[in-house]
Amino acid sequence: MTKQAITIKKGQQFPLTIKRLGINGEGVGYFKKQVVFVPGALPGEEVVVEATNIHPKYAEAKIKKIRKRSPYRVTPRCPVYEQCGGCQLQHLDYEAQLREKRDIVIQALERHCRLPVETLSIRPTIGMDDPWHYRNKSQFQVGIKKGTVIAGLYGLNSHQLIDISECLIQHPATNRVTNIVKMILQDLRIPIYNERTQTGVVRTIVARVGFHTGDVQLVLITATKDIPRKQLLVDEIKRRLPEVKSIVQNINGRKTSLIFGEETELLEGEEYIQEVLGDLSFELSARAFFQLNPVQTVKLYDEVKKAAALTGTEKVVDAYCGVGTIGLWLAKDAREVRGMDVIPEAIEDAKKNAKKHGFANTMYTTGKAETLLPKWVKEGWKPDVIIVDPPRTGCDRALLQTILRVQPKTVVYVSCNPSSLARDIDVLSESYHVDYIQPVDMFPHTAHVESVARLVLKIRA
Ligand SMILES: C[S@@+](CC[C@H](N)C(=O)[O-])C[C@H]1O[C@@H](n2cnc3c(N)ncnc32)[C@H](O)[C@@H]1O
Repeated sequence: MTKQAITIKKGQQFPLTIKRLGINGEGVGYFKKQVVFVPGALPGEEVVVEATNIHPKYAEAKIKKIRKRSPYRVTPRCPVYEQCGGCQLQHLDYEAQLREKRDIVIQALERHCRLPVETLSIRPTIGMDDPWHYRNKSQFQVGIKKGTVIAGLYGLNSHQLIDISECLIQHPATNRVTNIVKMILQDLRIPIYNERTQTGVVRTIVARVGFHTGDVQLVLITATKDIPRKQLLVDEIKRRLPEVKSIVQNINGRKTSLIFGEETELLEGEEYIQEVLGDLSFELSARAFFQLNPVQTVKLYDEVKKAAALTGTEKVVDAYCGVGTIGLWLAKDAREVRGMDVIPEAIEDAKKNAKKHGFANTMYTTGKAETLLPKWVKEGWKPDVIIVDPPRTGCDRALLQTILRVQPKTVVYVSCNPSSLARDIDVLSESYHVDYIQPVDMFPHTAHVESVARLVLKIRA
């Protein structure tokens, strides 16, 4: 980024050549050496823009005119793409999205890691054969527009609810369930929550489908425990949506952007729905975290398996394990797998999943990775391979220092944020050689990039 003060003024119009995509999928260009972010602009395009927001180190601008179009610009398929904040790259051809996502990883390494990027092997992004309808879960806010119940996402940079009846990245089952529940809420005149006045009942419709089983779980998030005409509502959902195997109410009475509240009640059917990944099946409860794109999750986990290159003799750590899916994917090729996560419910699910599949060589513990790994090492248990899959902020510094001290032969770093991946690789490169980085597209048409980095211990002379 530029070091000079921004002299661009709000409302100023100027021409710009777009050099690359930023981490949020916006076009990035330079006007008199000042960085300008332009949502919707693509690399190689020449545009005329108008500055909309001025920040200390950069400006934001909107497109007024495209003078030279990218050959990879396509017409977005979704009718509400321009208003909805859910996707950022539908206007870019899918193969070009995959190339740009690899480039986002390269840029992050250039910015946050001291290793010369040209010496690193950054592989082409693994994409989807059919990059639509891949999400297994939708979380649509509910509102009222001109007397009609609507459900969808808040608009880009606004708090206006966009009604979405067919989200093209959602599995059709979640769209169908949301649309019919909207109609039922309307027919039965169930009060809809109003955020401004903090009155009404139903806030959010959450629908999750097991891709393999077709079973759907519906969670109605409500502001109050009481739902008027609750039994009628449940009966109507059962009658009109036989695929819904689990109907759950979650109560969230607080004024918060968090979707789920603490209290959950089963209204009808099963507590869990089933999902299958490869040879493993999982029971998903309403609040359990589960990867959102099951098709790509199998490819991601297979990449982790390749990178770990287990021979059956290794002690493996699955750090930030969630419900234990990665560790279970590797367990039959390992001597022992130990996983940890800070969420106790996730660890309970991980234990249940391990038991169900008969993996006696696994151990799951609630706690912080940066606390548990040093504890295990102190007790004499030293891992040969460590998998980390941290949140967007990356690994805690103390965990990286423990890895550098303990020196497992391989570190497999699964990352949902190229910037924190690059920063952490910079630290680990003191003792580790970066064998390769494999980007995987978990969220087509959005700017998210997932990567698997394989790091191997340097041989000391
Ligand atoms: C990206 S998710 C990984 C989920 C899992 N590996 C999977 O593939 O489904 C990150 C996980 O890290 C957990 N977490 C966050 N901070 C942690 C910490 N300091 N130590 C251990 N786990 C942590 C979160 O609860 C979350 O489950």
